[in-house]
Amino acid sequence: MSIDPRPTLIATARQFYEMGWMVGTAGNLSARMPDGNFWITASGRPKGRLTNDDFVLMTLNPCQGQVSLAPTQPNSHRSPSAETSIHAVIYTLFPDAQACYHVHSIEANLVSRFVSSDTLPLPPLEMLKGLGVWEENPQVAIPVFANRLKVPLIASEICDRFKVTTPQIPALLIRDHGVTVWASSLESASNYIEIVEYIFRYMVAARKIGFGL
Ligand SMILES: CSCCC(=O)C(=O)COP(=O)(O)O
Ligand SMILES: [Zn+2]
Repeated sequence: MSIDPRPTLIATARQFYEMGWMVGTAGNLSARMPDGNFWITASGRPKGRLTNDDFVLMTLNPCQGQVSLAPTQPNSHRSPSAETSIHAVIYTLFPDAQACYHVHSIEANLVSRFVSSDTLPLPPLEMLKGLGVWEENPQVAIPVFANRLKVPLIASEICDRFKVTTPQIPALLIRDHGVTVWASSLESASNYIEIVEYIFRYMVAARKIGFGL
C-alpha cells in the first residue's frame, strides 16, 4: 500500500501560505503515486487551510498532457486545479518527477519582468547547487513562458520547448504569474521552491541596490 501524500501537501501549502507564496487560493501542488496517478490540489481552495477533501486524484492518459479523474474518484465534488495540464506535461516529460509544486510570489513576478526574452539568467550563487548545478561560476537560466488565459496553451508551449531543450534546472517561470518546480520527492520539491524563491529575492534585492548580476 502506498503512502497518502495529502497530509504532507497540506503542511507544505500551509508553510508556503505563511511565506506569502500561496496567498488565498493561489498555487497548486501535486504528487505522483506509484501507479502513475497523481493527487493534485482542487481548484480554488484556500491553500493555507487545505483538508484531505481539497484534493483530486487524476489519471495521466497515454495521450500527452491529457488527464481525467481517476476511476476511484469519478464522482468527486471538487474540480482539479485549473493548472492540472501543466503538472500533467511535467509528469509526462520527466518520468523521475514525483512532485510538482507551483507558487505565486511577488519576487517571481518582479524578476519575470527583468527580461522580455524566454529565459531569465540567474546569478551564479552557491544556492544553485541545491538545484543540482555543481559548477564553478555557473551560467544558468530559468525558462520563461508567457502567461495565457487558456492554461492548456501554456502547457503545450512548455511541452513543445522542453521536448527540444531540456531545462538546466527543474523549474520554469510563467511571466506575471509564478514559478513551477518538479522533483523526485516531495521534500526535494519543497527545497527547490525555497531555493528558487531565495534566488528571486536576491535578484530583486540586488537590483534595488544597483548591483548587477
Ligand atoms: C488567485 S490564483 C489564480 C489561478 C492560479 O494561477 C493558481 O495557481 C490557482 O489555481 P487553482 O485552480 O489551482 O486553484
Ligand atoms: Zn498559478
